[in-house]
This record gives sequence, structure tokens and C-alpha cells, in this order.
Amino acid sequence: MYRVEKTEIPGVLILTPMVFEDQRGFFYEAYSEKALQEAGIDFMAKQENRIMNEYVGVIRGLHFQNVPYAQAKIVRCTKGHVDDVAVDLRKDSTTYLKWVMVGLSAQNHKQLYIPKGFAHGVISRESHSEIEYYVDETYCPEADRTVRFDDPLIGIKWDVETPILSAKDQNAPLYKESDCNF
Ligand SMILES: Cc1cn([C@H]2C[C@H](O)[C@@H](COP(=O)(O)OP(=O)(O)O[C@H]3O[C@@H](C)C(=O)[C@@H](O)[C@H]3O)O2)c(=O)[nH]c1=O
Repeated sequence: MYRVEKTEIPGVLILTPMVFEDQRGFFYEAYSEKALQEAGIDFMAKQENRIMNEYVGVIRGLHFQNVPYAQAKIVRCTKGHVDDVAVDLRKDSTTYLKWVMVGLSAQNHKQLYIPKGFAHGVISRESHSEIEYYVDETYCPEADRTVRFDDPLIGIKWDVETPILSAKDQNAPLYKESDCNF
């Protein structure tokens, strides 16, 4: 069972599982189709991805896959602390090009549900932070798109002095409406 919180962007949800703690530590259901259904989320995982960011200030993103490989994602942080970002690229949305940033940590156990139609990015706030996330569609390099993390049209406040990026993300183009087919 999840506690479900809405964000400023309809469809993007913060899911907090019920955590059972005792003298040994904790237990919780990290992924449950039934709990997702009860939360009104139609999601079937096809792939689980893991990321480790060695340094504070590592940014990955902004990434998405186009239709028919568009991916919904459920992201959680299993070590350290990250800020996870979803950018609304649904052209018919009232929150088109708006973004939300949610703190995910190994302590708060929060998960971010990002529907299809969004770009995703993440920044590490602690060294060696790890995230694990499920996607409901398989990886398809041909459908994969990258938008600049600091695109002024989107204006994400990353609050970082020296971001650390892959060459691909560093050289990513600014957002163009024609980039995505949502
Ligand atoms: C995303 C992905 C990458 N790869 C490979 C391709 C490449 O050689 C290597 C590293 O890929 P990238 O540099 O694109 O990885 P990365 O920059 O970590 O990309 C990730 O960023 C976050 C924000 C997301 O939302 C993810 O979906 C994904 O796009 O991993 C897969 O084999 N399967 C996958 O699902």
C-alpha cells in the first residue's frame, strides 16, 4: 500500500510505501502491481535500471523515449540522496514544459511515478547515490532523445555550481517541439 501525493503536475505522483521497521531494520514492498492498481496507476514493469552517481552534482538527463517506445518510470533512491526531475512534454497539457523536482533518498523511501510524455532527469546530492527505477517499455536507442539539462525554456533550478555530465548530455540540443511525438 502506498501513500499517494499529488505534485504540481497532474499525473506525476509521489508514492511512499508502508515501511515496517523493527530491531532488525525495515521491510517494505518496493514494487507491487496490486498497490499500484489501488493507487490508480496502470503500470507493468518491463525493465529495471540501476544508476550510481559517484559525485555530488552529477546530473543525468533530460531523457525520454518517443512513441511507440515511450516509457513511464517509477524511480526510487536506494543509497544517498538525489533530486529527481520530471518535465511535462505533453503538448496538450496545461502544464506543458513545466517541471517538478522531488527529493528521493534511502531514508525517505519515496518513489516518483512519471507517466509517459515526460522527460526525466536526476541530480545527486550525495556521493555514491544510487537510484533504481522501473520502466514499462524496453530500451530503444533509436527512440531515445536528450534535451539540454539547462534549457532556458524549461528553466530547471538545479542549484549546482559545477554539474558533472556525460558528453552526450553536455552536448545535447535545446528542446524543439518536433523532438517528441507524444
Ligand atoms: C537507458 C539505457 C542505456 N543503456 C546503455 C546505453 C549506453 O551505452 C549506456 C549509458 O547510457 P546513457 O548514457 O544514456 O545513460 P544515462 O545517462 O544514465 O541515461 C538514463 O538517464 C536517466 C535520467 C533516465 O531517465 C534513463 O531512462 C536513462 O536515459 O547504457 C542500455 O543498455 N539500456 C538502457 O535502458
